Amino acid sequence: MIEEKGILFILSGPSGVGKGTVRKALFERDPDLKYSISMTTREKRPGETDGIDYFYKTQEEFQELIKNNQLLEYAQYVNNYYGTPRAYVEETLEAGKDVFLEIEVQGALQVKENFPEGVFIFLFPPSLEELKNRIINRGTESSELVLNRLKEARKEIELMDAYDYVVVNDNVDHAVEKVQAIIQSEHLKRERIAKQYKKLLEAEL
Ligand SMILES: Nc1nc2c(ncn2[C@@H]2O[C@H](COP(=O)(O)OP(=O)(O)O)[C@@H](O)[C@H]2O)c(=O)[nH]1
Ligand SMILES: Nc1ncnc2c1ncn2[C@@H]1O[C@H](COP(=O)(O)OP(=O)(O)O)[C@@H](O)[C@H]1O
Repeated sequence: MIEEKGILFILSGPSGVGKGTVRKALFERDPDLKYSISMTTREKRPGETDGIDYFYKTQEEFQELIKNNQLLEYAQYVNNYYGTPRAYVEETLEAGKDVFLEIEVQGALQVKENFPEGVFIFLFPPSLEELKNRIINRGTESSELVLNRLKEARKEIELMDAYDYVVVNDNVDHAVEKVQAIIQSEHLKRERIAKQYKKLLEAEL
């Protein structure tokens, strides 16, 4: 019997493209998915909750997590650290549940080294102009931080080739449907491979 592990899905894309919005809408439709809540040193925004949006850590606490190898990946992004808790991801996948990460590109590339079998999805804006409008309209960043995020966006888009899928977030419902289709087809693909493997094993006996 082949053990059925969960699939690791990684959603990245430039700040403001709509990752959080698409992820939340996806989770409303797909309650079986497990979201890995990240650790960050960034300040909590109004409306965010510790343990729901992020686990908020001090610089010292974050350095301890790195030192103790408790992070699957981490990256510095616009002067703050962000990282994925290793134990949660590994244990949840082992339990046969799919895990969903929403992280920036540097971290996603680190995950690819450890989990090449992960499914990497890049959320793309309809245009850079629209991306800028979304960051400004969200109203959570000062104009300097908006500029920093747009600079990062250009760098992130250059690394898009490393991803398995690109989804344009023109409309939230469309984007969610496309991500759901990816999840479904990855499951079918793995089921097919597992069946072929089983046949091969039986033929050898
Ligand atoms: N590498 C990495 N990036 C993360 C993690 N959690 C969040 N991020 C990314 O860090 C960036 C900044 O996140 P945030 O400050 O919440 O800003 P926002 O995405 O603009 O709302 C985004 O691209 C997130 O996807 C993580 O655990 N690891
Ligand atoms: N398809 C979309 N069309 C229009 N606005 C969107 C769309 N997706 C997200 N937004 C808006 O863009 C802003 C940034 O979205 P958010 O999910 O916070 O992005 P990210 O997590 O990638 O930084 C929010 O104000 C959100 O409501």
